[in-house]
Amino acid sequence: MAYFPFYVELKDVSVLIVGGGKVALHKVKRILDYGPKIKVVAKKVDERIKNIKGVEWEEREFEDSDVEGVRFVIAAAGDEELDEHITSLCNDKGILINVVDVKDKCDFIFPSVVSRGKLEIGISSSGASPRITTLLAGEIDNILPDNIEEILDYLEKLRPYAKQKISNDVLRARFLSYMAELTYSRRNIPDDEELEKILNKFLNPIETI
Ligand SMILES: C[C@@]1(CC(=O)O)c2cc3[nH]c(cc4nc(cc5[nH]c(cc(n2)[C@H]1CCC(=O)O)[C@@](C)(CC(=O)O)[C@@H]5CCC(=O)O)C(CC(=O)O)=C4CCC(=O)O)c(CCC(=O)O)c3CC(=O)O
Ligand SMILES: NC(=O)C1=CN([C@@H]2O[C@H](COP(=O)(O)OP(=O)(O)OC[C@H]3O[C@@H](n4cnc5c(N)ncnc54)[C@H](O)[C@@H]3O)[C@@H](O)[C@H]2O)C=CC1
Repeated sequence: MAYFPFYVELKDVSVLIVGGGKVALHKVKRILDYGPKIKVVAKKVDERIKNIKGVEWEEREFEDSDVEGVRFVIAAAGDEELDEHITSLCNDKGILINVVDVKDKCDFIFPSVVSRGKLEIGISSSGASPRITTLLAGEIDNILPDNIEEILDYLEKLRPYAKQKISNDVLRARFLSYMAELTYSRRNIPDDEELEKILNKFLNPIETI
């Protein structure tokens, strides 16, 4: 069965990574910008991980107490016995775990991501082929409007504006949908004069015919 794509708040959330090699480094980089508190525990921690500001690390064997107070665990040591042990520990405590080399032990998996400001497109094959998800991410990136960030920032600001100007819920939803379709299809945002005209059309549909 496929995995469901929840979008998760990582800001200030404790994440433990067991293993400090190439894959651990990659996973650190993937989540770092989302603001989690990352702790890496491994017998040997890659220098590149040690040099990342804000990442806590300890060079030693994993201890069961490492998972205390942690929300997510990423097991990236590539040690089958250790994977098994951490997985059962996390399952008992209800902590979500990602075992990088055993898909069947993953409560959550990393998607390929196309990221443009507030837009986050996650693509997953549920482990069938991570390479395919990377290729698809490249294709999706190519078809996005260059100014999609600007468009989304504009539409976000329009929400409180619409709330203030249009009290009717159905009409407001129609207006916001119309503005999203307009800006996306034209690849640009209207100036204040045009916005006012459109708003008036929604508020006084009969008068403007
Ligand atoms: C289940 C999952 C668990 C998890 O890690 O969350 C998992 C598992 C495994 N990956 C393996 C190998 C590779 N992984 C990649 C790349 C990525 N792997 C990612 C995610 C995931 N990998 C999760 C499922 C994602 C999904 O399908 O939805 C991406 C999307 C996200 C990220 O990690 O950032 C990232 C692309 C990032 C981008 O788009 O930029 C490449 C390609 C490459 O490196 O170019 C290869 C080599 C080619 C190949 O094997 O296909 C192996 C075999 C290990 C071995 O054989 O030793 C396993 C183990 C297994 O299959 O059980
Ligand atoms: N999910 C994914 O995207 C991918 C997963 N993998 C898998 O990820 C695993 C890790 O790969 P790499 O980072 O390249 O390996 P690596 O050899 O560079 O790093 C392994 C790390 O785990 C630590 N470690 C090993 N046993 C330990 C133990 N018992 N206690 C504490 N620390 C321990 C080592 O000190 C080292 O820091 C491999 O099994 C590999 O097959 C590989 C490619 C992609």
